[in-house]
Parts: sequence; structure tokens; C-alpha cells
Amino acid sequence: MNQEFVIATRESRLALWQAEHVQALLQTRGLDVRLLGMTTRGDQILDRTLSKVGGKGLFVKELETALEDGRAQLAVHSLKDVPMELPAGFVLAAVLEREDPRDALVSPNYESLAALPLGACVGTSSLRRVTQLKNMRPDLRIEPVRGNLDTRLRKLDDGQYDAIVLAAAGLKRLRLDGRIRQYFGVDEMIPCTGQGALGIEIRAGQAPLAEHLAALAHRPTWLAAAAERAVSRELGGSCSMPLAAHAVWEADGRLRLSAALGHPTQPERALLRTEATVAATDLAQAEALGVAAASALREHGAAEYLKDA
Ligand SMILES: NCc1[nH]cc(CCC(=O)O)c1CC(=O)O
Repeated sequence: MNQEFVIATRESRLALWQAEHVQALLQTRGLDVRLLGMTTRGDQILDRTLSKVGGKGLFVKELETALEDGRAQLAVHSLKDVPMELPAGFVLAAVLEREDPRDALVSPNYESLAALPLGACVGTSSLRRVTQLKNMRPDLRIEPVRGNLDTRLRKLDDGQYDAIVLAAAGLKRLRLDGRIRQYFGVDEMIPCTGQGALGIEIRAGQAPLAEHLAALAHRPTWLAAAAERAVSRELGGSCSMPLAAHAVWEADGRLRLSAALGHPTQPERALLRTEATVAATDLAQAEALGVAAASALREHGAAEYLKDA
């Protein structure tokens, strides 16, 4: 009898889709894999903006506890919800191929951001989206919206907002992308670090499992995400930081990283931006690209922006 592996997962439809996706990939490698559904503090606290209650780590802590207790061996996360530094004893065993990294506008009545009337109400709780929206459309009224994708869409349909902004990846995975009215270009609204990618976390030193997971990894996504995550880590990576960072592979095989930092409490202030390209062939080079982008943002005044974060 094979050893059975257990995947700890949140129970939103998107989290379950992601965990089942990894389960199916491991099953094709001949492994027995079962899911363990869990509710995290991030799922329970729905009335406050995450940056105010302790940040993205709230989505992963309970899952890490299950790994520690041995109730599960791996946790599947949206990479963008994974803190920049994992607690001691945990490692990111693989980053899987990225789904569409773009942000998308969903609206019952308006076909694009430009079509929204003056002063329209847009729902998003992401400071990164708030600052980029306010830079494009200072007139918009931006209101928080929390909860899983179905909850957010229901609040939109209830008429609480004229539009909401969501990651295209989640909508596509749940086949809800028919609701998208506009895709933002990745230079127009720079995505969050790791957006659209999945990260698999395990305890350090799990050799046979780590090898199976390494075989699932998508190296181009992993290097791109490593560059993106390095920018955030260098700048102190917290949820109260309106940071966008996105890396793409150019046709010539080089990695191009764009990053933007907004002001945490004055979202209409101009974004600080940087862009750089390198020939990266390993994780260290990709991370160095991110570190350089963070330095460039500091030269543009990041410290002054971040003192209010
Ligand atoms: N912050 C919550 C979250 N985490 C991952 C996704 C979507 C999937 C992804 O980007 O990988 C979402 C929803 C959203 O931002 O719209």
C-alpha cells in the first residue's frame, strides 16, 4: 500500500479547485492524495480590510499548523497569499505554471473603467488596486469588498458597487470569466507579486515528497515569481504596502520586471515605478533582479511613502 499524502486547503471554491488540481497532478504520478479542508482566520474575518488585521499570513497559518501536527503533508496556496518569508521549518517546494496574471473589471452595467460615470463606486480591498485605480481615475469612490469570489460577486450583484476588480486567474479557474468586462494590461494595472501562480508549501526535509513536487514545478513561473517576491521582501513585504510587481519572459529569453509602489494613505499620489530586464537562469539571478528593483524604488522615494505604512 502506498503512503497517503494529505493536502491542507482552505474551503473556498477557489482554494478547493487549486487543491484538487494539485491532487490530480500528484495522482498521475501514482500517489494517493486526500484533501483536508480547513477554515483560516483570513476566511473568518470578513468585516475588516486584511491589512488592518495582520495581513496575508492569516490565510496560511492554520494550514501550517496542520503540516506541523502531521495531519497534512502539503498546503496549496495562491502564491500571492504566501508571506515573503516562511516560518522556520517550512519551504516552498514548488511554484506551478501561472494562470492569467491580469486584474479584471467586473461590472453588471459598465463595459470598462473608462465607461464608469464620474464618482462611480468600485469595490476592492487591495491597496495595490486602490492606488493604481486612483492614479487612473481620481474621481472614483473606492470601497472595501472582502470574502471569497462568490461573496464578492454577490455583493456586486446586490448593487453595493458599480464595479469590482478581481484577479482574472480566480475567475478563470471557477469558469466565472464570462463576467469579465475588461482585462487590465499588466503595465496598466501591475499585478500583485505571484498573482495567478500556485505555491506548494511543505515542512523542510521531506525528501521523497519534495522530489515529486519539484517535478510539478514550472521554472519560468518560479523565477518570475522569485523576482517579484524579492521586491516585496526587500521593501519589508507587508499587506499595508501598495506594491505591485510583475515579471514576464521576453522573446529573447530575458526576464523583465516591472514594479510600482503607491502611497499607503494618499492613494492619489503618483506611483513610484521601475522596470529592469536581465538574463536570469537561476533563482539567485531572478531574486537579484527584484532586489535591484527595490533599490530603484528606494531611490525614487520609497522610504518616504512607506513611513506611513
Ligand atoms: N487576495 C485573495 C486572492 N488570492 C488569490 C486570488 C485569485 C487567484 C490568484 O491571483 O492566484 C484572490 C482573489 C483576487 O485577488 O481577486
